[in-house]
Amino acid sequence: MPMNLNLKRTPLSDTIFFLTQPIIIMGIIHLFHNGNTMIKTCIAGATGYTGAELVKLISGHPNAEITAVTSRSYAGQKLTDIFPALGGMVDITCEPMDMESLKGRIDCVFLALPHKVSMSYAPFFIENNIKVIDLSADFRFKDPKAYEAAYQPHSAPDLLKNAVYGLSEIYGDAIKKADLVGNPGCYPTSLLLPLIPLIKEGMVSTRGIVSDSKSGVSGAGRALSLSSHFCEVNESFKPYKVGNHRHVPEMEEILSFHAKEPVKITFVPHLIPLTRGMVSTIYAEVTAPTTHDAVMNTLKQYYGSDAFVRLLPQGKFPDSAHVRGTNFCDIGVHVDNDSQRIILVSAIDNILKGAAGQAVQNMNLMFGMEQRLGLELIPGAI
Ligand SMILES: NC(=O)C1=CN([C@@H]2O[C@H](COP(=O)(O)OP(=O)(O)OC[C@H]3O[C@@H](n4cnc5c(N)ncnc54)[C@H](OP(=O)(O)O)[C@@H]3O)[C@@H](O)[C@H]2O)C=CC1
Ligand SMILES: CC(=O)N[C@@H](CCC(=O)OP(=O)(O)O)C(=O)O
Repeated sequence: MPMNLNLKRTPLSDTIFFLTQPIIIMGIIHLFHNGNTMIKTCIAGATGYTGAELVKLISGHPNAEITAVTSRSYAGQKLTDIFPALGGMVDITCEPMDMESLKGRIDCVFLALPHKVSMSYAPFFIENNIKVIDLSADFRFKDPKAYEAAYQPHSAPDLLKNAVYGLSEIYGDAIKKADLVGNPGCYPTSLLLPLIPLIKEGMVSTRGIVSDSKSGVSGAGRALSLSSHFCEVNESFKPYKVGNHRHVPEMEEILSFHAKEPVKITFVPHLIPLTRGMVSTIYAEVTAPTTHDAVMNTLKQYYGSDAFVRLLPQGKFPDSAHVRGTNFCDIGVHVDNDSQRIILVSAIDNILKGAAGQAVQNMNLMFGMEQRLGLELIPGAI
């Protein structure tokens, strides 16, 4: 027998229905987008600096979880034995990298591995519908010859065509559709974010760009080496790889995609006695006299309120300490029409916006989530 609920429609009930319906629909959409589905991730190379940072970020992410962490040297050991700082955040044991055993268990893999190693794993994951975010340089280039000139022969060059360069604020739309993202190098992130809008809008010349960049020592990774030995870097400040750094072809390829002619840059990296942090001071020639406001307005058009780019007011310049432990890139600008140059200064945390933070931002985009998820409050740095 049908139930008679005796619900009478009144003008008030109609108004309530009218007002609450969109809220209910929005709630359902929100649930589908950000709701209960947890993305299952594997962090390959979790015993390195960027891998450990990924562990922290994913362990605090509302919509992603760590299903596996891999290591060659520490397989079978608890991650908290290697990084006691992760105690209370994760309880997981390192596995050797056995790709077959990861099949069906994960939706996404972060390859926080050295160059050359990532390219040997990525094809398997792509073939098995597992999204790949590679932190090495192996999938950053479109032109395999440019990669091979700077690194080594490529074993999966066919994947380069569909790989998307993971500079989140610039390539967000393509990243949303990508299965394979080549996360940018830390120096390239610090140069490309301030430069791309100005190159694209023709405000600076494609010739004569100079970047004087400084990096903390964690940029060299956790593996032992003489050049990152405490006594070699403490109380020391020096340029290195002048004229032959492997990030130059990466930056020139990306900048040239946004210009009418190939872009050439002069780039001098320096090592500074900081654990983490990176500052780039970039000098670019103006194509026509301009103002601070005009440059800032151009940058604002590219970096909306959801971006992790903070544009500083006139007269203020970034400081590595202000971005430490965050996913922000701070940018300050000075226009010097006497010398016809724009000076751009950017600062990032090399392990976060320069690597693991941007990788999580890319995961968010690839899985249709809000790009800031899990990145607003970042647990303390190593
Ligand atoms: N540090 C930084 O600021 C940035 C780093 N990157 C890039 O991110 C990637 C990771 O960097 P980072 O975390 O600093 O490096 P680390 O040297 O700190 O860590 C590398 C990780 O890879 C594992 N590994 C090393 N060799 C191999 C191998 N042959 N096969 C499998 N695993 C291996 C290591 O540990 P185990 O021996 O336990 O397996 C470790 O877990 C690199 O490609 C780097 O260029 C990008 C931007 C910034
Ligand atoms: C201090 C230091 O050694 N830094 C590294 C760059 C680290 C980085 O971002 O780059 P990749 O991801 O391309 O390795 C270097 O100069 O090679």
